[in-house]
Formats: sequence, C-alpha cells, structure tokens
Amino acid sequence: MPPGPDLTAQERTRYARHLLLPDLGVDGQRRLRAARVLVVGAGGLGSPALLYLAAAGVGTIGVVDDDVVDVTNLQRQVVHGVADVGRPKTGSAADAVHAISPSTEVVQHTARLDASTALSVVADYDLVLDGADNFPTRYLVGDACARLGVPHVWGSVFRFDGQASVWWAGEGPCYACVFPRQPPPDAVPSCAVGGVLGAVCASIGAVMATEAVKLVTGAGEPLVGRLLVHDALRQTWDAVPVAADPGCRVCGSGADATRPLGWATTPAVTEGAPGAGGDDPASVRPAVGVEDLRVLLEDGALDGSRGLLLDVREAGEREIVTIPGAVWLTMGDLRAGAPVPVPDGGRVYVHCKTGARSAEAVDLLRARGVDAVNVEGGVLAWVRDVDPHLPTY
Ligand SMILES: Nc1ncnc2c1ncn2[C@@H]1O[C@H](COP(=O)(O)OP(=O)(O)OP(=O)(O)O)[C@@H](O)[C@H]1O
Repeated sequence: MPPGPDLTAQERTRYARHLLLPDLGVDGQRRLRAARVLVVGAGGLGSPALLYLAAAGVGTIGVVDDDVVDVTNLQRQVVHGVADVGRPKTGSAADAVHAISPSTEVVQHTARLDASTALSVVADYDLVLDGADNFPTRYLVGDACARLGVPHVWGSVFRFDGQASVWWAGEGPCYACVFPRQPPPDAVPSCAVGGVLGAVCASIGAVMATEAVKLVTGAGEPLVGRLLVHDALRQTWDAVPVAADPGCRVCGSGADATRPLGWATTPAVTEGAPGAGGDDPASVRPAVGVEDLRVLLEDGALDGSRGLLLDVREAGEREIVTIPGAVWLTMGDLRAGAPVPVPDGGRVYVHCKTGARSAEAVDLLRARGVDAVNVEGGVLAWVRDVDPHLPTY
C-alpha cells in the first residue's frame, strides 16, 4: 500500500510513539493514513478493532452492520454506550471513531452484507477485518476477499476462547482452505447462547487491529499460514500451522468464479450434508405460540400429570430467565437419550431461547414416539409477549 503525502507537524506529534517504532516510522504512519480498512460487524470484535484502527490513524474505515445497539451488547461492544441503545451500530461506531480521530473518514454500510453486495463493498478497501458472528458471513467475506486478493483478517470468540488468523489467497490459505465446510445452521453454539467474556473480545480484536497495522505498514510477519488459538482460562496462546489447499473450492482448483459468493461452502452443496434432500421435518412439526402456552400453563395443563413444558437450554441461560413450571433437560441430555418424564398419553411442549434448538428437540422426541410440540419464538417471545418485566438476553 503506497504512503500518502508527508505528515504535518501536528500528525508527527500525535503519532510520535508510532514514529519511534523502527518497523513503522513516518513511512508506516503515512501508509496508515492512506489505508482503507473495512470492518465487518461493529460488535464484540469489531469494537476494539475499530478503536485501535482509529487511534492508529487509519485514514478511511468502512463499517458494515445492519443491527441496532441492544443493551446486552454493552458488556463487550465498547464502541457503544448506554445512550446508543436503539441506534444503528454503524452510526454509534462512527461517532466513537470520530471522538478518537476526527480526521478519519468513516464509511457507514448500514445494511446486511450478502452475496449481492459483498464483492462491490470489499473491492473498495485494502483489507477486511471480519468480526462477524455467523458462518454464512465469514464464508461470504472469505470468498469475496479470495476473489479480490484482499487480506481477510479474521477472529472468532466463544466463552473464554478465541482464534485469529489472516487468510490471504495466493499468499497462504483462505478461510475455506482450513475450514472447507460451513456447519449446518445451529450446529455450533453462538455467544448468544453460550456466552463470552467481554475482555476476550478485546484480546482477539486487538490482535486483529495489530495484524491490520502490520499489513498496511509492512511491519513484521503477518499471521498468514498460522491459526492463533487463545485459551483465556489457561491464559495460553498457541499458533497452529495451517496450509493452503490446492483443491480449495474458493481459492484453489475447485473454485468457480461464476457461482454466487459463498456457494461452494454452504451446507446445501456439501455431499451428504443434512438438508441436502429428503423430507423437511419443519413442514410436519407441530407448534404453538407463547400466548397459547400461557393459557395451557394457567389451566394447569402442563403440571406433569397431563402434559409437560420442557426447557432444553443450557444452565447459564436458565440463570437469566425461565418460564415458570418448565422442566429442564439440555439438548446434550436429549441427544444422549435421557428419558423425558412425559405422562402416559401426555404431550410435551418444548422451548429454548428462540425456537431453533427446541425444533430439533421436538424432532428427536417425535422420532422416539413422544407427542412433542415446539414453542415458537422460545423464551424471548415469552418475555416480549407475555411477561415483559422478565430479563432477556
Ligand atoms: N452479514 C452481515 N452484515 C452486516 N452485519 C453483520 C453481518 N453478520 C454479522 N454482522 C454484525 O456483526 C456483529 C457481530 O457482533 P457480536 O458477535 O458481538 O454479536 P451480536 O449479534 O451483536 O450479539 P448477540 O449475538 O449476543 O446478540 C453484529 O453487530 C452483527 O449485526
């Protein structure tokens, strides 16, 4: 990336501690000011990355996010504050960047990044920091970066664990070389279900910002061909070597640029993947809404003698909020074949957080011959529609 014009006297003062770095210096600072960096997701990882990119003097920062700030974000998404709750995250993030670096141009992409937009958005930037929280977006960003030859600085967090790498087709592996198949929806628990320590987001987000600065300035060796694995409980950092796959469907001989972005890695094109064919259980799965559930509970129909309300969430989720009267068995218990105390001829109503895991539980139970029904929208719908005074998450 070429350096821009010389630094002003004010800039020399402001970035003095950078200019003292032999690997960065005036030339590196000029490159940072000329750089265009895209941050996907102004969330847990994007927040610390944005703050350090702004403080480092990156000239243009693009921010992609289609969400608004929620009160549950504030535990880790440090570009947003209490006054930002309900605001679009892009606007809140832009204000935070400008508070640190008024001269940084912030381009707000307040929309969902999808297969129709990813290439044109990414093409405007020198590199991408991917702080998305979902697999379709990671594969989409990975595919767009690989097609454009743009470095893909990636991070991921869950509970006390984090990972980071720089995927860069042509220089080393792309994301799909190392993780060739997108897991089926809901196969991997998210932070919204399993939780995450806010400071772990800061650790991994700071690694991502460091890699961005290194890539822009040419300092050091980028985290290409290495997967950084962090365990905050043991406070360990390990770098695992990873290699490009010559047959990769995204950047290798298996690539097909005529296909839509992300196509090559979606579960639907994975041989033998769930959902690749056969009956759709969703079309035959019985369900009730939370209002009907409220009536059933008030009538005493779910007291265990005629019917049952089953909560299949994890222990930590129950610590936050429960629907009164629910019996608890986790998905892990159910998958392991744990018995459900269903009364003879009775029916089991199953709920989780939003209705996705309970749908799988209903399918498992019905395969065992149990008369099971899904509670649509889960406990979040219960809080929203039945008892808004309860906590949510
Ligand atoms: N395809 C996408 N387009 C735009 N924004 C995206 C896309 N995918 C993810 N994001 C954004 O990335 C951010 C990821 O942040 P984070 O991992 O902290 O999760 P969250 O969705 O904010 O919180 P939670 O899942 O706990 O409710 C979110 O703000 C989300 O809106």
